[in-house]
Amino acid sequence: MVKIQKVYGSEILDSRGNPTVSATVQLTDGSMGTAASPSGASTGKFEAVELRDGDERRYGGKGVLKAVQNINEMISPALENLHSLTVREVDKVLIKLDGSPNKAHLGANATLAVSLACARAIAAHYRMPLYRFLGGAAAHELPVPMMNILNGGAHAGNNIDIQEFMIMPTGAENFREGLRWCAEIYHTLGRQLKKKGHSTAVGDEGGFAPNLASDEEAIEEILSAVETAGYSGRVKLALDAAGSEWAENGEYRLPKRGTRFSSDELIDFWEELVRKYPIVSIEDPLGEEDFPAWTKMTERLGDRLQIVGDDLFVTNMERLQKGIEEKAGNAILVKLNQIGTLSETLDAIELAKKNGYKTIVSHRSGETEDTFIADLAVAVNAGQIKTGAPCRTERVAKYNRLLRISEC
Ligand SMILES: O=C(O)[C@@H](CO)OP(=O)(O)O
Ligand SMILES: [Mg+2]
Repeated sequence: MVKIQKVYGSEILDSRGNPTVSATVQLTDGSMGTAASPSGASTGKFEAVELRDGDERRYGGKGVLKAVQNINEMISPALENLHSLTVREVDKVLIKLDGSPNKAHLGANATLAVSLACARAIAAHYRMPLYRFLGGAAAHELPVPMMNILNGGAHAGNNIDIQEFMIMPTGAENFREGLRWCAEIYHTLGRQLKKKGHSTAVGDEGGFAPNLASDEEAIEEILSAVETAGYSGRVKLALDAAGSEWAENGEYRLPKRGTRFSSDELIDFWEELVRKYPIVSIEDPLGEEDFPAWTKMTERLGDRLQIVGDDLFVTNMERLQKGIEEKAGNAILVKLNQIGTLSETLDAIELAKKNGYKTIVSHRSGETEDTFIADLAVAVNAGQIKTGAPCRTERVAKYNRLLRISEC
């Protein structure tokens, strides 16, 4: 029977030039898989722990040699003795070996890289494309892109509070067409900003980061680009407020706008924005600890708006279960490294779907060339993918993988 022969980790760079963890798994039949962990900037408080060395002499303390060492010295020997080879078995070993509630011992960056590399190696063993191995015969749906084309918040050094302004080609016939519309709108927006004398520098995920007067002006600019490109009515808007970043002493302070809102006032603000603009989805409109306000907002706007928990749910079954019970939000953002194993991610997706929550598979602002999330989105028929602008190769790699899958 085929077994794991070798697991090894290494330190590589992410798209911000910070170190991250890569793992390679080799099976006894020669099948191999490699995967890398991404890394967030606006990370939720309840995410699994990303282990960093803290040694200021290397990468300003951001090195991941400890996590790599954990792979080579602890995870590798534990997995090499495994008798049955399934991703779930592998993840069970990782979870048990870690022993903490949040992967603080081994590091979620270590466990995730190994978990995903194992999935790839096993898929290679069965000679199956990754999405087919993960999703079986049921995998059939290409996701609608939620493409970030304008950045603010923690992802950009401009004066816009909302972190991500995204376009969704909801009227497109298929993935290829939708992606083309989005890329055309992105380029139109770039030309438009340049013409008006704005900067066309980009944020971490490739969205433009101009110094506009307000979040509303950012929306107006995008809508104008959508119209010029010829897609009015067929492309909708999605926002990621990253509202946890604004939470301060039981209130919300939008630092760039210089306004303070109570939870209720912030919900009013969203209601007004949704009334004015074709916004179909808002992620983290409120803070990660403000469950009651999430429930209120879902009650008020949930029938006309996708309300997405990112920092709120952190791809964690327990937090999602709490959200389901309290009717907080109606969709979950799925980020593998928030929880640290593939199986736990699949379980969160299943729980969401069973309870009528929409799912969006997502990248992190710090990414690598790894395209695992493209396969995952198709495998679970997530319906939506959030993976940045079409001008940074680490994001484009995911779109290109989806284009190739669409041709299978
Ligand atoms: O908030 C988010 O949804 C993500 C990805 O866009 O950002 P980060 O990876 O910095 O948490
Ligand atoms: Mg988010």
